[in-house]
Amino acid sequence: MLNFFRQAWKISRGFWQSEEKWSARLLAASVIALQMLNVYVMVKYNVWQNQFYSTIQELDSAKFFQLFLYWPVFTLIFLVVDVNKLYLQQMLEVRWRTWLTNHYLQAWLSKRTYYLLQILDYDTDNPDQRISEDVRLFVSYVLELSFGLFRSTLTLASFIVVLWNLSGIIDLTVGPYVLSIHGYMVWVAIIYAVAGSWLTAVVGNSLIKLNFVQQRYEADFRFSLIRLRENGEGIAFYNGEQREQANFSNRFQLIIENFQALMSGQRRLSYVTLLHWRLSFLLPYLISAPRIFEGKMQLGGLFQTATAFTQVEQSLSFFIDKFYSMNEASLAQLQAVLKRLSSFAEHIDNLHATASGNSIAITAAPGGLLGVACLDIKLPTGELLLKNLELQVQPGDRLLITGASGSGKSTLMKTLAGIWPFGQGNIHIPAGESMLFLPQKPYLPLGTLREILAYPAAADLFAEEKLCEIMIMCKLGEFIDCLNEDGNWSQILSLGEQQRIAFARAILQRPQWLFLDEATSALDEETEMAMHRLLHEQLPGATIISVGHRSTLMEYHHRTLNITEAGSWKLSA
Ligand SMILES: Nc1ncnc2c1ncn2[C@@H]1O[C@H](COP(=O)(O)OP(=O)(O)OP(=O)(O)O)[C@@H](O)[C@H]1O
Repeated sequence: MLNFFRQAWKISRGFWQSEEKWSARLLAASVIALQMLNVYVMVKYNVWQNQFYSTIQELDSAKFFQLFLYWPVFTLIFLVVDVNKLYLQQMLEVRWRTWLTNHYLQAWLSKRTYYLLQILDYDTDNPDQRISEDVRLFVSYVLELSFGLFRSTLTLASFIVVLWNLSGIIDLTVGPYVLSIHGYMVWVAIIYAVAGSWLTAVVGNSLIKLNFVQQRYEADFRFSLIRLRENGEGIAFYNGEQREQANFSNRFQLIIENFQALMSGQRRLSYVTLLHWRLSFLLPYLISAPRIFEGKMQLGGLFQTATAFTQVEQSLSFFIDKFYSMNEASLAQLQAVLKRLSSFAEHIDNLHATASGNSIAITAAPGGLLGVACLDIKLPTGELLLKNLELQVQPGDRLLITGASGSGKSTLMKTLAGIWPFGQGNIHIPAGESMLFLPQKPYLPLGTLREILAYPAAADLFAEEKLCEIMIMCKLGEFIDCLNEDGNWSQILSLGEQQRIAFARAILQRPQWLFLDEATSALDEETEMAMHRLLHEQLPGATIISVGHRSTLMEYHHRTLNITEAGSWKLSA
């Protein structure tokens, strides 16, 4: 339990100590103040009930109508307090959620965590669900439970006093002894609630784990559906529908089996909670009966007792209901959400620890050179991919990296780009110079073709004439009319066209250093040559490092770095 609070505080701390802390504290204080007002008015209302119902027993119509006038006042206060309490709580919820979502988005995007999660195969942990769903649930559950806990404790404290005073003393005869019990109704309420709580804990215990697993199965199923959408073409070519269907069925089956276990658990739990709830209607009248028949209590007292008993029992039951309920904010739900958020944060910490356990030092140095010294590149498993690489690239140089498939050419490019952390050694990059990396499959963001061409810069940074001119150079002239059209361009454009978009981007951005990782693999030889010629003409001073298989590429490069088997390499002019 201590661990639970520690974890919850670890996630919450940031917001409550952030720049938003004063508005957050003010909102929380306002909600608490309204809750206190609500309980205070409830106690007053409870006393009023006694007087009001007693007028009926006494057949005192004048007093009845006089007391009746209080009713709209009470109703109005309850209405205003409850509605605004909810509104302020939701205001706090929105602020907290915004802050926490931004916090997780930053953690996901910073230090290329999103990419490391992918290459270290942590992507099955569904970071998207953590950020969109779990953050929302966490904030709403914590607020609902903590404000609920405060309200219940206050209600309990207030109405225990009321109920104690209404109970008086009851004498129990046990054999020859007479036992005088003070505040017996309070004891009945406590025993009743504690028994319910204990039974609920026993019966509902298994639901916590089942709930956690259920969320994960749902997310995994959703993830597999998204993969079908994203890889529709590949699957269609393979006629892979049956295999996909089998995969979906398996994942969905897990959801259903777990849900059936949840249903059985929930059914057992519902018997307990519903019986507990039903009994609570009758119980206060039953326990008041001795005092009524002894003539020590009137009709008003009976109603007042029933309300006070219900308040005591309900606020005690808050701890029960909020423990295992599956359908609303409950400790069980919160525990499951907390576990997922904490394990996400742990994964991020772990992978940063794994990444920083490696020590490829990248430093920006003056002199305009790219230098690689004593560089070992490894796989995440620690297996060596490239051994002791020594390399110097001068400004204006054109270096071609070759080697068999799987030898590590792309991984070397990723290492130079600073996104592959596994290995040791030193890389000096030229200080203050612009670098651009073009992968084999360019990333096309959602949006218009103009936005795609300008990416990652803003679309309005480049004039339309300039964009059109470069599109024509890159043999993309036929798409000029679609420049402002929104579309799923990564599905519409062929891979070759997408690669030419990447060349257009390079010419627009005019980097001093350009890295091409099989960036022309989908082009025919003639177009490939045309693209390299274009780079020569448009970026004459740029240094170019390319990865490629075709020997014709040699024409546009001065030197070759060949990666041979078992991590060795050879540099030739
Ligand atoms: N995230 C990863 N986890 C484990 N192994 C990886 C990972 N990424 C790459 N590898 C392995 O590293 C090796 C080198 O991959 P890389 O993509 O650099 O090869 P390449 O020379 O560019 O190949 P190709 O010419 O086929 O594109 C491959 O054996 C690949 O399986």
